[in-house]
Amino acid sequence: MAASIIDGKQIASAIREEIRAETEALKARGIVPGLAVVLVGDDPASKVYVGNKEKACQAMGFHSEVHRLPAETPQDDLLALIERLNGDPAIHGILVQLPLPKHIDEKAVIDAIRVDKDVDGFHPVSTGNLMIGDDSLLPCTPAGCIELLKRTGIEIAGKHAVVIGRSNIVGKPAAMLLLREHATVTICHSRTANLEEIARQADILVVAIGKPKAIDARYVKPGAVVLDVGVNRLPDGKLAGDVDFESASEVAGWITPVPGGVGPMTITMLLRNTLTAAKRIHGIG
Ligand SMILES: Nc1nc2c(c(=O)[nH]1)N[C@@H](CN(C=O)c1ccc(C(=O)N[C@@H](CCC(=O)O)C(=O)O)cc1)CN2
Repeated sequence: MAASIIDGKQIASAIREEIRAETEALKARGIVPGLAVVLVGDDPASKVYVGNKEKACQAMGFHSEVHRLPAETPQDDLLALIERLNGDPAIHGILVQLPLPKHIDEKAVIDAIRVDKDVDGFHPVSTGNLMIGDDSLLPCTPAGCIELLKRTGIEIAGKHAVVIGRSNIVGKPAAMLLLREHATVTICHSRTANLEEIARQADILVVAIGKPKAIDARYVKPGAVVLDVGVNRLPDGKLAGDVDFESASEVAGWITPVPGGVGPMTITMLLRNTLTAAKRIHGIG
């Protein structure tokens, strides 16, 4: 194996210590950061992620609420809950776990969240702010990717970053954040012609396509940095990324594993966004 591992667990844990120190300082001023997570339905992976978010908040000393609603919850009931949380002074961050059941319009739900409590960074105003470089709460997984690069000492400015995947929650915001860090950015997707050839030009390759082990050594330039955002459950119960780790790590210079790479950063960035939201709502920082 040629590549060095980017250890997301270790980096996430260092950031959590920074968040802990800031949280203690905030609590000394009588402000307890509060996060409300809303889960609709029984998706097994979502249940695990929401449980992990709850545990992370509790471990950080945040106020934590999880609203678990049945799969058949009418959209209006969900919107009414969000409206209540928007006005709740103990809540600084609101997150609706995705995916939602099919009868619920995801956009209507995200639009209903108060922008200054939008700790997922998915609201159209947050997205617009990201585009124009204004200070908004950043989507957690893409923000985690940038932290991994910076804290590993990887230069972003002037590099060619190729993002494979154009989802609103990972691919597009990851591309915007890399651009903000002065990378030259190419976004690829399912209809990109010559994907292999374009990916092989990347100094930084971010893969977020939701297809297990789809990207192997043929797509990686020797020495490139590979960030694997995929978390796919295989039929044998094991987790795999979107990158074929065995193959790609023979060629890459740096690579994130799955599990233990980008994944642990997602909840850490959520904690950081909740802390930031609490400070801003109280006019601090
Ligand atoms: N409202 C949101 N919904 C979803 C988001 C999101 O950011 N906001 N992202 C994903 C799921 N997700 C958080 O919700 C998430 C995914 C993966 C991990 C993680 O820690 N992965 C670990 C492996 C965990 C395991 O064993 O299953 C890793 O990669 O090391 C955390 C959070 C979709 N929905």
